[in-house]
Amino acid sequence: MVILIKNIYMFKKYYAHKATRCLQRFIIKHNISSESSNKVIEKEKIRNFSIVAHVDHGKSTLADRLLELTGVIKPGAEQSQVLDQLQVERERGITVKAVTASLNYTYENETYLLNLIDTPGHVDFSNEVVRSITACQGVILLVDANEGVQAQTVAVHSLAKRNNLTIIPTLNKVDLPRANPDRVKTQLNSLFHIEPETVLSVSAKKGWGVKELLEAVIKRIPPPPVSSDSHFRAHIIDTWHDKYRGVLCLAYIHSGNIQIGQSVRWMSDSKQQTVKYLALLRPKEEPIDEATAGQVVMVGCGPKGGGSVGDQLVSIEFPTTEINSSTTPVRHMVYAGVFSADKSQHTLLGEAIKKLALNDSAVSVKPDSSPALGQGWRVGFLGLLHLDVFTQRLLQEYKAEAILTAPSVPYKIKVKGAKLIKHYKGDEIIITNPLQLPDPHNIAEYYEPFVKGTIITPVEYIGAVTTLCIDRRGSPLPSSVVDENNTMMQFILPLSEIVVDFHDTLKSITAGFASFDYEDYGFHKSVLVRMDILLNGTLVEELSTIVHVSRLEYSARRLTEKLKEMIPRQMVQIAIQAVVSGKVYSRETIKAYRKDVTAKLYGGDVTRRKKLLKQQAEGKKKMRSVANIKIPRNTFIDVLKR
Ligand SMILES: Nc1nc2c(ncn2[C@@H]2O[C@H](COP(=O)(O)OP(=O)(O)OP(=O)(O)O)[C@@H](O)[C@H]2O)c(=O)[nH]1
Repeated sequence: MVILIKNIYMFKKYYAHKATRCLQRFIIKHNISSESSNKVIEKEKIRNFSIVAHVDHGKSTLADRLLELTGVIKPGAEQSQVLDQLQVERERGITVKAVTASLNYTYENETYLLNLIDTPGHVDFSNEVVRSITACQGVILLVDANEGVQAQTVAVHSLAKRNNLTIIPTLNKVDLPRANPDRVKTQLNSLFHIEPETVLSVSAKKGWGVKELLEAVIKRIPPPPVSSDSHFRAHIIDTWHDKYRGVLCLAYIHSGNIQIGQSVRWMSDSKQQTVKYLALLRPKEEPIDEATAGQVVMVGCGPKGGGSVGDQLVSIEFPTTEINSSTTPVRHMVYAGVFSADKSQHTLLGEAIKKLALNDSAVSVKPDSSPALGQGWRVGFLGLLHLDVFTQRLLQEYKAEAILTAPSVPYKIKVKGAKLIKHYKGDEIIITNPLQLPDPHNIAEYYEPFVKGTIITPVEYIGAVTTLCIDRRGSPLPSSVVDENNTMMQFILPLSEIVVDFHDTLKSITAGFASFDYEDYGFHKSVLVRMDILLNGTLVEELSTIVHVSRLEYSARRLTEKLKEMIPRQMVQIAIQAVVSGKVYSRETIKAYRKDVTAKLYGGDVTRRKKLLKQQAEGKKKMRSVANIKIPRNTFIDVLKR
């Protein structure tokens, strides 16, 4: 019965989609639409641009105004931040996924196709910005006129510069009483040499200056440098999974044209496929029959179709020798083990991870296993917020609950006799799980990942920020003046020292005024050891960590104390030991205890007693058993927090 209902539902959905397409084709064929949206547009009338900025400087609000101005949504529509479509984005009020909207705008009697990409601001989603920028010729660099230039402003500005994009510097929130556009223009000039007269001012909230900004996009950003006369070639900037249509891709067309029914092939595996779906995203899908060089369109090749971010889709005739892949591999900042909360959910979680990873190209997924948690996956993320958002999306979008082990940054080692070590090839190995670390005798050199951190702070906090960074093993680089009240400081910092709580500590010591961003600074030589945790003499693999020798005693003490707080007292005494190469660096003991939850009940109703025992049994289910010791599930991840 259930299968029958499901089939009827799928059948209806499939034909509803087909009917919409037929209707739209009819409209195009008979030129019923007054807009030129479905005609193949000449490249001079195309502008591909992105909005980039520091967190909360108003990108999504500005995108709303641009959608209103181009007639996509009605002014004053109930829903705000329309392009933040994920539940996690609405709940957290942050953008985590870049979204495209193709907009039509008539300027001086000519209709332009403007492809807008709204990007996230948080550093953990910077991969989305990098990915989006590959399809753009220009960016709106948005800066809050009250807060001024912040750390991510510096990062996105240099990214735009590196990609030779036209930058439209724009001040937002000029409606705020404390907005100080002149001060921010001075900052832009001193840091980026931007001339004050080229800076536009808007209030995304009130809609002030938005029309002028849109026209500046048309005037200042060049059309895409593409040719529609050669063979078809597009590169994929996003992918997602559709229940009925398989993998759908967002593609930027570099050359030629693409049509429904056309035969194409993927550069990665030369697989030949037929284009089944083609649409503009406005941001809702609008099916089209044909698209041309310079456009950003949705392409699908049916349920068996492929596609992954960075891959290229080309026409059958396209010469293979002409392709040069431009994608730079993602450097993952943290790795964690992901396991199903319940063994029966393993397959469901596996499917969910596969589908979500298709939509979140920044994660890397490899099989993993753990004695306490069973079969799972080792997943690489760009930071802890990324990890958090990924698990929340698994639950919200795929109803898959996951347990995560303590996250760890990747390390690199050079082994002495590579051939002597089982499973390892070559003499340099990237370690994503502390348990992979070979015997210290076999290791010639250790390397740990470093980042170049940029901090913009009011001058009165320079001392506190320096102390914090030095305490985290940072080395200072020369600083720059932002204006008379603010300075830009830079430090080379070990990634392991900033990944957990650096940002929160920085905010608290600067009364929330400092902002922080970082970029990869590669692996550098270090002195590291693997620290294991033993519970009553049994190794708990999930709690092993790699630490810098200068942090050894501190980390050992902190970890054992934290575990003492987190593991509930049990019927046996528990000895917690932090051990390095057989030597114990710290020890805590949890005394034996038998909890009788019904002890406080004197007589009374039997149902009350049963209820208490049931609650206790449910609590126990959430525990993981290691050497007969019950460890609460969240211990594995929470223990790392300072
Ligand atoms: N007063 C005022 N508030 C604004 C303006 N533009 C945006 N805001 C507010 O600033 C906050 C952040 O706006 P968003 O549009 O979510 O910022 P964002 O840059 O997209 O944020 P992330 O995607 O998380 O980086 C919201 O509360 C907006 O209402 C403006 O022009 N004036």
